[in-house]
Amino acid sequence: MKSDSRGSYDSAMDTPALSRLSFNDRKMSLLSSKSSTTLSSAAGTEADDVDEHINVVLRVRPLNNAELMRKDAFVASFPGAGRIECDANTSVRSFGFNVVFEPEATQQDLFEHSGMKKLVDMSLNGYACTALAFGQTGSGKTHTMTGPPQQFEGGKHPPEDMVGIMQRSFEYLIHMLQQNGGNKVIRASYLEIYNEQVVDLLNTVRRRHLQVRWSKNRGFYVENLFVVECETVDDMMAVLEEGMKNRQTGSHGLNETSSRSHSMMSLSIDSELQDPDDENLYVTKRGKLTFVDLAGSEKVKDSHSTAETLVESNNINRSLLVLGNCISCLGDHRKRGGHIPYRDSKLTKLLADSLGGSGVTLMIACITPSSHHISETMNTLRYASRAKKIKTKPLIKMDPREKLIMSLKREIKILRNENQYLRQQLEFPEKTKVAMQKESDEKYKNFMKEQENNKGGEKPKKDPKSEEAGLYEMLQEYMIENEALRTENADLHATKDKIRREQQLLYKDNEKMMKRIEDLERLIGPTAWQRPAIDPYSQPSSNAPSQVQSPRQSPALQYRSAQPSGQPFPIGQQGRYPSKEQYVIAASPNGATRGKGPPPPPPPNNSKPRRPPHRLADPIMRPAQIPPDHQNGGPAYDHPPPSMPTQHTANGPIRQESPARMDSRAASQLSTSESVRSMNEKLKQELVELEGEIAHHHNVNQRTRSNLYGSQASIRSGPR
Ligand SMILES: Nc1ncnc2c1ncn2[C@@H]1O[C@H](COP(=O)(O)OP(=O)(O)OP(=O)(O)O)[C@@H](O)[C@H]1O
Repeated sequence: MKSDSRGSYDSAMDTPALSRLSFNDRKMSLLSSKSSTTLSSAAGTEADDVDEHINVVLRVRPLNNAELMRKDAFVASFPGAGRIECDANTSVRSFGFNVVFEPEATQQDLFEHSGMKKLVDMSLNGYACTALAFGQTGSGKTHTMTGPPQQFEGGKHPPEDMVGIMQRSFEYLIHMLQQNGGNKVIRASYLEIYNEQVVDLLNTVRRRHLQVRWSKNRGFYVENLFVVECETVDDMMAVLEEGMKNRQTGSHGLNETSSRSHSMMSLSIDSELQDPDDENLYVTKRGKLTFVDLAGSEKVKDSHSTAETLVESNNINRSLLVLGNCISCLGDHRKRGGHIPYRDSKLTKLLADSLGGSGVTLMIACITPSSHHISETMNTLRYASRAKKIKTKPLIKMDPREKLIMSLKREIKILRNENQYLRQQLEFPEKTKVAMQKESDEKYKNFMKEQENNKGGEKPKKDPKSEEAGLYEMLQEYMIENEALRTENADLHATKDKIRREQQLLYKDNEKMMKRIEDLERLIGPTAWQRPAIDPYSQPSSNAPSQVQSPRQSPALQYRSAQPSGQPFPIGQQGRYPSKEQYVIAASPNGATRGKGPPPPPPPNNSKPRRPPHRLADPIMRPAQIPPDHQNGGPAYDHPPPSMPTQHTANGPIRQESPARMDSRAASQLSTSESVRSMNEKLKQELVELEGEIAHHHNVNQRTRSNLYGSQASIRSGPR
C-alpha cells in the first residue's frame, strides 16, 4: 500500500517543536495510507477487504498541582520512536505506540499528529471512524477531546489554543467539505451511557432511557436518538456545548470535574463526491465520525467514592472491564474469530463496529506520569498495547444502489476499452462521426439501389464472394455508426444529468437562503414584509427522516438567548446576541461593503406593502419525473422509456430518443434551470435588501440610544 504522508511525518520530526512527540513511523504510515483510498478502490469490495490495525497513540499529561505538592516522582521517560518507558517500582517496562505525546505537547500537536485529520478525511470518504479517549480518571481524556472540562461551566469559552480535537475536527471537516464542493448533509447526535443506561444529551426531557437495538443493516444502534442537522462549525459547537452541559459530571478525590459517564458524539456525514474516473458520476458516501470520551477507571480507595459516586464508579469499572475483555479477545489472533462479548455492556455494543467491524479507530490512551498512580498507568498501557493488536476491516458505506451503478459503469468502461482494443486489432477505421454517418448513408443508398435493380431488371451475374465481402463491410460500418450513436446518446444523457444536478444544487441554495431570509425577517419584525401563506418550496419530502431537525427547530437547542418576541436566535453566534456587523457580514454576499451603505428608503405610505420578489415568481418547476432506469446516471440507452422509438440494425436494436423529443426535453430542462437560477438571483437580492434594512434599524436604534443617554446625563447634572 502506498503511504502519502509518511514523508511529511519524517520531515516533521526534524522541527524542534515536535521534539515533544515521538513517532513510530512504520505504524503511522498504516493509518495515513488508508486515507489515500480513492473512490476507485472504494467501489470494489476487494480493495477494502484488507485488515488494518487500530491506531493507538499515547498522551502523557504534565504533573498536576496535587501531584507536585505531594512531590510525586515523574516515572515516564521517552526514548523516542514511539516508545515510552515506565519505572514500575520493581522494573522498568517499555511500551510502543504509533505516537507518544510528551507532557509539553499542545492540543494542536495532538490534532495534527495523532491521525485525527486522516480520520476526518476517511469519514468524508464514507468510512465509519471513531476517536476514543481512555485512561484513568483525571488523566486528561476530556481535556484532550474538548479542552479543559471547566470551560463548559457557566458558558465560558476557552482560549483558542486550549480547545480539543473535537472542535478542531469540526473546523477541519467543514473546511474539507467546502473544498470538495458538492452536496453534503451532516447530522449530529450526542449520548451518554450513565449507570448502564443510554441517555440522549440533546433531548434531556425526563432523561428518558433509550434502547440499544440491533439490525442486520445497521448493527447496534440507539433507538429514537435525537438528531440535529448541522451546516456550520457553530452548529456543531452548539451541539457539543449542549451535550457537555447535560453530561453527568461530579467531583471526587482525583478530579474536580470528573465525567461520570461514557459520552459519544456522532456526526453522520453524507457527502456527494465526484468519481475521479467519471466526472459525470456522483456517489453519496455515508461516513460517520464518532468521538468517544470514556469515563475514567478509578480506584474507589483513591477517589474516596461513597453512596452515589460509588454506584457510578462500579458501573464505570464494570463496563470498562467488559471493554477490556473485548479488546483482549480481538487482540488475540486465536480468539478473534470466536465469541466476542460485545453484548455484555451497552458501551461495547455501541463500539462493536469501531473495534472489530468495518470501522476505522483512533485510540488515545491518556496517562499521568505520577509515581502515585503507577499501577493505574500500567493498566492503561497494557490495555493500549492490547488494543494495538486489534484489526478491523474498513469498509466504505454507501447507498447499495449507487454502489451497483458505480460498479456497472466501471464494467462498461472496461468493456469499452476492450472493445476499442479489439477494434484496433481488427484494424477498424477511426473516423469522425459525421464522416461515418455520411459514408454509411451513401453505402445504404447504393445497397438499396442495387436491391431495387435486382428486383426489377435482369439479375446480373455477380461474384457471390465479393457480394458477401461488400455486405460484411457495410455491416462493419453500421456497427461503427451504432457505437458512435451510443456514445453520443450517452453524452447527451450525461449533459442532462449534469444540468439536473446543477438544478438540484440551486434548489438547495435557494432553500438555505429562504431560511436565512426568514431568520432575518424575524430579526426585523413582521411589519416590513407581507408574505403570502403559500411557500412554493414547502412541499414535504417523503424521504426525510422524521426525527431529523434543523438546529433552529430543535427544542433541545433553544437554550440560547431569545429575542424579545420570544423567538430563538439562529444558532451560529455562540449563544450571544449577534451584533449588527456579525449578522450583516455573515449574511451578505458582498463582504466588506455590506450593511455599511445607506439604508434602503422606507416604502412610500401609499404604496402597497413590498413583497419579497421570490414569492411573486412563477412557481418553480420541479425536475420532470425521471424514469427509474434513467435515474442516477444509469446507462439510459440500454433501457429507454417505452415511448422511445426503437431502431433495428444489423447490430441489434439501438434505442434512441427522436431528435424533436430530445430538443423539447432539453428545452424544458433549460427553462427549469433558468427559472431556478433567476429565483436564486432574486433571493440574493432580497437578502441584500433585508440586510440594508437591518443596518437602518441599527442606526436608528443607535441614534435613539445616544439621545437617551444625552437626556439622562443632562437630567443627572440638574439645572445649573
Ligand atoms: N495535557 C494537559 N495539559 C494541561 N492540563 C491537563 C492536561 N490533561 C489534563 N489536564 C487537566 O487535568 C484535569 C483533569 O483532566 P480531565 O478532566 O480531562 O481528565 P479525565 O481523564 O477526563 O478525567 P475523568 O475520567 O474523571 O473525567 C483538568 O483540569 C485538565 O484541564
